[in-house]
Amino acid sequence: MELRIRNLSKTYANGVVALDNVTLNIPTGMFGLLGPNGAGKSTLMRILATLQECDSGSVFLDEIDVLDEQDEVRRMLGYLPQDFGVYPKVTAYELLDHFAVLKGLSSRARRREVVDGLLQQTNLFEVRHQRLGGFSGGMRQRFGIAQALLGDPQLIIVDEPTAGLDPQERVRFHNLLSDIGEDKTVLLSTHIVSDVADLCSNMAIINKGHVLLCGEPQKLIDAIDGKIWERFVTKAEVAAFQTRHAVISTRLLTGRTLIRVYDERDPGDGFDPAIGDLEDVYFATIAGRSFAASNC
Ligand SMILES: Nc1ncnc2c1ncn2[C@@H]1O[C@H](COP(=O)(O)OP(=O)(O)OP(=O)(O)O)[C@@H](O)[C@H]1O
Repeated sequence: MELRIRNLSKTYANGVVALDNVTLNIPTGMFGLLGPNGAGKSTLMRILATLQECDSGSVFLDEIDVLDEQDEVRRMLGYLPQDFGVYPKVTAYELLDHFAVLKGLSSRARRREVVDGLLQQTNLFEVRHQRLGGFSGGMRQRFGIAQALLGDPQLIIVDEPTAGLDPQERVRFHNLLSDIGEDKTVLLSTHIVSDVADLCSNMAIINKGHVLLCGEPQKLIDAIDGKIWERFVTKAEVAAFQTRHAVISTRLLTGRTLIRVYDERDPGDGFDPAIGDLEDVYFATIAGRSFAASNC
């Protein structure tokens, strides 16, 4: 299914403009919404999940008016919120079974089939009789996906699901999401560039309530080809380089400081050409370097 967001705006009562005229097309597959903390990602996710109202704009999921036909949307939707809490004293099986009852699965036999299937899909079947309080962060997030998949939703929204996961769990979680994303619309919000690089066929970068850039990750990387340059500097030199060049990132590499700049021409000053990656796309965009025509 395709999600079409048009001119969506939301200002909180305290005057914070969380979303400012956001327009996006989200096709079937994995879509990454990338942005720093406070960019407006959770606000957008909650509006799409029918949990919060916007001030203006429209959202359609194929023919369904998301802002108007909430019951219809909820039947199609799975949602893993950023702060997904579990009841620590119940087991994974018990809680998923309970959620399944709430989703309207009244037949006990059918419920068992669905719950077992989801626990298997999320690799939690072996630990289904353990209490959720003893689950690791990664197991809890996989449980969060299991509950989001109840009712076979066509649109799945996951809000910053990999924050705090160790590298192994992140890979596991990525594999799970990419299986789901094969035939569903999965909207993944994150501030972690590699989540999007590894998983998403389409993406957008959002900051301060604005969509700054969107497209296919590889095309966006191609658009910065030949425009990223790097060199090592001492810590004391960083500030001076920042005034002379459009520095998009400073990283410590084996104890030395590597700076990368965005420049359409050779910046001189001892810089070497570098191969651009999605992180460069992200940092250059957030730093206000507009290099590709946004066609959201
Ligand atoms: N209920 C609220 N009342 C007032 N301001 C809010 C509220 N919720 C969020 N905000 C503000 O709106 C802006 C966008 O917040 P939002 O949570 O949507 O961003 P985010 O990209 O999800 O960031 P994070 O990853 O930190 O959650 C922020 O400046 C935030 O402080």
